[in-house]
Amino acid sequence: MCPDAPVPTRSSSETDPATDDGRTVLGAADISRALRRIAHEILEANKGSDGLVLLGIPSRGVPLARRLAAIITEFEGSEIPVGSLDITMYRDDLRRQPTRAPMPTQIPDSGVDGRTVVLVDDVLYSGRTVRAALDALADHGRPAAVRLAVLVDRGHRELPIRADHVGKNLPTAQTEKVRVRLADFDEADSVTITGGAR
Ligand SMILES: O=P(O)(O)OC[C@H]1O[C@H](OP(=O)(O)OP(=O)(O)O)[C@H](O)[C@@H]1O
Ligand SMILES: O=c1cc[nH]c(=O)[nH]1
Repeated sequence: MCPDAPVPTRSSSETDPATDDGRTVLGAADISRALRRIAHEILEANKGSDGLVLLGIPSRGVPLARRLAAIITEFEGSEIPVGSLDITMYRDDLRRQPTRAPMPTQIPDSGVDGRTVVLVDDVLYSGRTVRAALDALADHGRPAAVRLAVLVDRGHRELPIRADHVGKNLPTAQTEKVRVRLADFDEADSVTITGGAR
């Protein structure tokens, strides 16, 4: 290549040959920015951090909830109760799918009664996971309000459920699959789309 030629750069919306796993739509910096914006939105909607409880839906909703809690603590200086809410036994397809191993549910000592609970998940699609989470949550108390924060809303809802805080609205075909990777589980943070017609 001529030394003066511009160095080719790859935008975060192009195929990532390193993983050869579809189109990368969010990189680590995009995810970080999205989470910081969501943290601001949560604080604005709640008029501060009082009474907030963040519950991540396993698996990747849990590290996302922890990251959001840490960002809110950074902004406000106060610790935010954070935990996890497993939905396995509340799924509406239990009779159709092989049973999955339940994941941990950890409700913070504050409990959820009278609190504003923010459910956190990586992807919102049909809405059935969130429906199950609302049922699971009801077994732990009666929050004053329940909000939903997701990193990606890919559309195709099958239930009347919407997110209050969305990192990225991603129009997708139903044949596509959105995959969220987080350094907590995976090699690095990314969101990719695979499948579907190109
Ligand atoms: O809106 P829905 O149609 O319910 O889809 C969204 C859910 O699907 C994925 O979870 P999955 O069941 O694949 O398990 P995982 O979290 O362990 O990846 C994702 O993490 C959401 O929880
Ligand atoms: O594409 C999808 C659909 C449901 N859940 C995901 O994580 N990705």
